[in-house]
Amino acid sequence: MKIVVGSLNPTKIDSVKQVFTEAEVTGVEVESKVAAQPFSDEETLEGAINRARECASMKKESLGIGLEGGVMEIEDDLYLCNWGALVDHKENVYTASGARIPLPEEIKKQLEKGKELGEVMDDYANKLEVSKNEGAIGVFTNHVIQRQEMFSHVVRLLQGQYQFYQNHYE
Ligand SMILES: O=P(O)(O)OP(=O)(O)OP(=O)(O)OC[C@H]1O[C@@H](n2cnc3c(O)ncnc32)[C@H](O)[C@@H]1O
Ligand SMILES: [Mg+2]
Repeated sequence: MKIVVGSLNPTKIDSVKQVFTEAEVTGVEVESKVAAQPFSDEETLEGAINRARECASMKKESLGIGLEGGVMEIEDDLYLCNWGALVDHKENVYTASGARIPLPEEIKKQLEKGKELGEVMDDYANKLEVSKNEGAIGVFTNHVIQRQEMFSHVVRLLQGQYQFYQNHYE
């Protein structure tokens, strides 16, 4: 099985490799066609689907996977939200979301000024490329859950649904 992942971010590509262990997995840069910093579940999901669709259309018979990170508001709190989409060669679309945690007020304020979370997190943690490593979820869970593990869970939810519908409807 061949899988194209719509990102060059190693946390995303590795999360797919970790789940689809038998597959040939490659990452390509594609457009999410949403804002660099999505601000709702709807926008984040749309970005994931756009990435997956483009990937699926690139190589015949391969699966496309899109993983998109964003934030969304509940009451006055801003939560991390992540969405994944898998598109097969028949253009069936499977979707799943990841675990979410609230972000501290100071992070929320920076995002409301129009900054991207990746950049804000690097400043906050005084590190380079947090988004390609533990992620905001890693920082704010004391590294108990890292970005790759969170994405792996999303990818397992996609894999399981894909298998279920293959077995029952194909
Ligand atoms: O190259 P791509 O695939 O675009 O990977 P990315 O790291 O930019 O990730 P997203 O576009 O999916 O995420 C949108 C923005 O939110 C940031 N982001 C999302 N989740 C994050 C996390 O857990 N930790 C740090 N930054 C995160 C990310 O760096 C972007 O600025
Ligand atoms: Mg991005």
